[in-house]
Amino acid sequence: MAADVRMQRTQVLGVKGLVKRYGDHTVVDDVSFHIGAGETYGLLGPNGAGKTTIICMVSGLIPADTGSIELAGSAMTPASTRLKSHIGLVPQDLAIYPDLTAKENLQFFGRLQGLSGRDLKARTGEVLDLIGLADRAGEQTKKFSGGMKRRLNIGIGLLHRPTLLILDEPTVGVDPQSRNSILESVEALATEGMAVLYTTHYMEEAERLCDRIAIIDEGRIQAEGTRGELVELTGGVDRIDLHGSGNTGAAASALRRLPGVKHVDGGASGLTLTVHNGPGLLAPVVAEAGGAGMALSSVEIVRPDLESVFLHLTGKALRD
Ligand SMILES: Nc1ncnc2c1ncn2[C@@H]1O[C@H](COP(=O)(O)OP(=O)(O)OP(=O)(O)O)[C@@H](O)[C@H]1O
Repeated sequence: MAADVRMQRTQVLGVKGLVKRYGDHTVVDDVSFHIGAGETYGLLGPNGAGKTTIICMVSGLIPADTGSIELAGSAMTPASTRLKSHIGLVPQDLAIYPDLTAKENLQFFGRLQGLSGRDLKARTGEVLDLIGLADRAGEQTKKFSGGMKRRLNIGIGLLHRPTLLILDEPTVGVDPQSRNSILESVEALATEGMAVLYTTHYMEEAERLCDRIAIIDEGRIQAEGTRGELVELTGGVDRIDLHGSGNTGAAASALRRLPGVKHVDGGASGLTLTVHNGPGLLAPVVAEAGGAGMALSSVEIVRPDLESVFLHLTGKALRD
């Protein structure tokens, strides 16, 4: 089904064989991906993986050493001035005026982007709704929280109705509540049919927002796909943690014979099982452990996530 959805989307961005070197350091190494209209695509990787460098090349801010970038059907290079109007770039650093209100900031940047009159007024209102700041539109932004400033920064990138919105780690350094409102704003963009390129080193954000995700490390895409496809790379196995006391040795032996159980480890406070289809096996596992004399105090299914995928592919934790 995912493949069918992908085929129906019009391609907005196509990146092929992108390479960037600084001296003898290859910072971006043969990177290829594409994004369709209405799709949110994530670049997930640790600091220094090369995400910002990819964004800078895609936006035409720096040239690629080799490779090609096609945006809305045309080749993108630093000289493609008109083509750049298809992009809304939201950098990590804030670019808003503290003494102006949220609305005034949007109007100022809207004029710079060529909007005027009724169109500017209407678009300012739409964007304020989209970023959830309509009720604070008349306040000077110096009174805003970090998260509200970030949302306004995103709004500025959206004003000229870009075909592709690029967000570079938009939640770094904001508190959890503000982070959630930023993520809600990004989710709302899908309803605008915009293609979104989203970089992050937070796997929860990639999982929540992105239709497809590229796992990137040391300048290379290590794997790409939907969350489900990426998780399959780990072998698609779940973990069941059984906590309790009693005859754990007999329970371990019985569970090893249960079809679908790949591995059983014994610990001080219980057993850890590696299984196919954790939710499906839960009931027989509990019955078998109880029948063998183990007194269970709690049971937990741990499903693989993108952190497990990153570890599987690179041998490192995402937040090392
Ligand atoms: N102009 C430059 N000259 C030399 N090295 C650079 C330059 N720009 C980036 N790099 C190096 O390229 C690598 C990738 O940096 P990049 O900023 O693209 O990573 P990132 O994944 O965006 O991480 P971060 O979130 O920390 O910015 C890093 O090792 C960085 O030091």
